[in-house]
Amino acid sequence: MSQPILEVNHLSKRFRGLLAVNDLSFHVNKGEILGVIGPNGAGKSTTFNLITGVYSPDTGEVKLNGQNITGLSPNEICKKGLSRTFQVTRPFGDMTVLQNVMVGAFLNTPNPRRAEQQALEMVEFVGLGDKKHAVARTLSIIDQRRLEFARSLATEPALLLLDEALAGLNAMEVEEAIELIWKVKDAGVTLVVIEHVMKVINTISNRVVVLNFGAKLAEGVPKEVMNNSAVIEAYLGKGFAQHA
Ligand SMILES: Nc1ncnc2c1ncn2[C@@H]1O[C@H](COP(=O)(O)OP(=O)(O)OP(=O)(O)O)[C@@H](O)[C@H]1O
Repeated sequence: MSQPILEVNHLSKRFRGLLAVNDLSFHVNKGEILGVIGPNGAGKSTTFNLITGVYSPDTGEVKLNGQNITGLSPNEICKKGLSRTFQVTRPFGDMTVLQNVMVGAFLNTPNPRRAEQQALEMVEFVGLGDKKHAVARTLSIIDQRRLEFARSLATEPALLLLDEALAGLNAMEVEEAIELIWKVKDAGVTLVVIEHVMKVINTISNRVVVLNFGAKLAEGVPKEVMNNSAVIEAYLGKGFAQHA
């Protein structure tokens, strides 16, 4: 088997008394979509923040293509090919769609013309071509999500982490966003997806990792994981049935 694109080994992070991530290990294979699920407060976003250099872990290491990236800054990690979107989108509201995406492109090139060309390609790729000169804060929620994708993709990631990229979308928009995720995957990008809607996880993930109280509760193909009694118990009373 080829080397995983991402390896997370024995990662832990404590916030004062709270162990938010607890001796967590998992890997991501090249070309797959890995779903990460778990009840509220399970440690999903903290795990993303540890992987992307926003936080330093107390213990453990993160390897990208076999290279230890633990402790590097978010910028350095992004330059190595690992990008992410945020749970709450953070566009530069007064800038245009194209200018926002150029911010991502500038990470890889200091050349404005090259950055603009790359940003234009990404804006088209996500379906915002006709809105490239729109001011970001005027976009609908689905278009803000598209913009967030374009901005991340402009950094040319090999691995993209999506933190609840579908939150706040209606059923039709969720379908559109899933189409976009497939398209990103088909373009050769590996994805790790935090998502609360089980139907989405079932549809798009090759494998799923379940977190609970910061630790790994289960791992496997979606069907197996959804039928795992420990997983069902972790979700009981937290709306699992209504999402499933
Ligand atoms: N910067 C921080 N300082 C203190 N506690 C934090 C911090 N970030 C997260 N936590 C706590 O760590 C735990 C894990 O939070 P995290 O946001 O990683 O969970 P999550 O699984 O992403 O939750 P959700 O699904 O609600 O987004 C929570 O109890 C949270 O309150």
